[in-house]
Amino acid sequence: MTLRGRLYREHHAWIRHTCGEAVIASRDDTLAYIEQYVTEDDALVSTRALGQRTETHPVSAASGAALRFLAAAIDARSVVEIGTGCGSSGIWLLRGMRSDGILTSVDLEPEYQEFARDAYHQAGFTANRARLISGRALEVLPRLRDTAYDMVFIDAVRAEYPAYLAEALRLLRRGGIVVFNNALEAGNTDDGPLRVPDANAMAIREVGRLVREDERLVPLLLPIGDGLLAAIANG
Ligand SMILES: C[S@@+](CC[C@H](N)C(=O)[O-])C[C@H]1O[C@@H](n2cnc3c(N)ncnc32)[C@H](O)[C@@H]1O
Repeated sequence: MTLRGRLYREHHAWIRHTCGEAVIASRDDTLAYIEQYVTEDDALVSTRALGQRTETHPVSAASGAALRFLAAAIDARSVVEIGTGCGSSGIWLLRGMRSDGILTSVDLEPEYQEFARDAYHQAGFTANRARLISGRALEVLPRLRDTAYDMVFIDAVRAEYPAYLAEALRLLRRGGIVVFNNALEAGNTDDGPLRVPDANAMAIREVGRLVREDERLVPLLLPIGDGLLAAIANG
């Protein structure tokens, strides 16, 4: 970095510091600031605690805020979620959707969905706002109607991400949005002679490539949580 660039950066970090805002001194500081920029309320905090106890890995606050933002930006009425968990991402999605919108959420574990149902209730949503379907995503999704959905959020089996993408593109209306969680998750994609490639990491890479190269999609990769990959479906 040039001296001028360094002085410019330090000057702005100083301004933010003295104004009591973020101290953007390093990439780690930037990411940490983004993660706590939008805070979780009591309903989300208790849902996160349950998600951590059950090890269902709730979305980060910044990822949740991005889901809410995207749902609100397209005035989403019908959203499909793959991977209900204990309900964190569902609450964020419902908060961005129209007040008459319906979240269809799929999870293998009915027990987690019972927790999610309670979490939606605690967050103030009536029972008719969520349609919870228990089962394997790749068995349930083919039963959902073509082009009937505004948004599809994917947060389940990484190795199945490419197959979920195909289903999402069938389900989305023109202008709808698909979002993958964990798109920057670390993993071993080295298939050299001494290492076995990790199927999850390979699938995440594959879906990143598919989304970037598909001319019907407008892609966006965000470094929040474990990475959020979004794309507008224009085809
Ligand atoms: C990372 S958690 C979802 C967390 C949730 N989105 C949240 O923010 O709280 C992944 C979920 O996928 C579910 N799951 C695992 N395999 C699945 C499958 N084949 N089909 C549907 N759901 C599955 C798990 O039961 C788990 O609840």
